[in-house]
Amino acid sequence: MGIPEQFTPSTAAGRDGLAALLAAPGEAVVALDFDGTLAPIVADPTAARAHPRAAAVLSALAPRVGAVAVVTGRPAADAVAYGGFDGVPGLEHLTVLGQYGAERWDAHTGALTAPEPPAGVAAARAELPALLAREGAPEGTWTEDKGRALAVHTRRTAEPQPAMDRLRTPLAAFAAAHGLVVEPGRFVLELRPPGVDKGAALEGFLAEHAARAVLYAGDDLGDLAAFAAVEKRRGEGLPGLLVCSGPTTGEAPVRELADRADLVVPGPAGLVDLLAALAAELG
Ligand SMILES: O=P(O)(O)OC[C@H]1O[C@H](O[C@H]2O[C@H](CO)[C@@H](O)[C@H](O)[C@H]2O)[C@H](O)[C@@H](O)[C@@H]1O
Repeated sequence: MGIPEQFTPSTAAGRDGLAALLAAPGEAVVALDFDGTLAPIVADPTAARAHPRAAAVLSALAPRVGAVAVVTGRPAADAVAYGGFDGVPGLEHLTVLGQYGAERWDAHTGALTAPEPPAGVAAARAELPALLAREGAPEGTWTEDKGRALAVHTRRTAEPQPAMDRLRTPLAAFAAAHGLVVEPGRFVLELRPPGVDKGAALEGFLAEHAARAVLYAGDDLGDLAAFAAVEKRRGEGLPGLLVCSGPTTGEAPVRELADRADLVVPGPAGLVDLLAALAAELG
């Protein structure tokens, strides 16, 4: 049958990665970001949900490959709930690596590992509203409390980019004072503990499954660490395919991610089509 033309990677490394996945799917890892990749971007982060076909397509693909993981900045429990991943036939072995790898949920046990946040998060939580008021955070600025991280969103302000630019420097200083780092994303500045990123999370998952090929898909700056991990492992001989989920909201793509990707798909709908094509090809 063959993979449709529109999913042919633009690079030789990407074509090698795809070929390796198709040749030995049982030894391949498929790892996917959540927001912007599996779930369309929406104004209210609590209203984000996986693309309507995502769970069904994943449940068709997962039994045909070595392992599937969702690697996300979300708390693992939120990604499981918003993704509708729990109890889906075919997703019995799905893993969700949440909060950039600090948290983990495994479908086959139902176990959630979510370590206690460092003390700096509680202090930042208490002081953040005053800091935002002092720095003139515009109306619509909203803080998502993720337990071990605080994400300051500007998407719902009148001018999201200027609002984010205005808050970037003061939030960086504020984070540092509390032993945290700023993780920038799509109209969000997240204050989170250092020491974990999606690259380390992905590398650990690849080692755990003795992966012989990897596909990683993401859409945002936080996915660059995972891209770097795949690039590093490709240099060591592990074939890999890097997929960028391009924005469908009218905002500019994350240039560096698009430039480093082997394949750019049009948002979650495009990614779901790619995953469906893989599942069909693997029969
Ligand atoms: O690693 P991800 O799964 O991509 O999560 C990154 C952040 O995604 C969420 O924010 C983004 O999606 C929202 C819902 O579509 C959108 O409103 C916001 O502008 C985006 O930045 C999430 O709210 C964060 O906690 C995640 O860290």
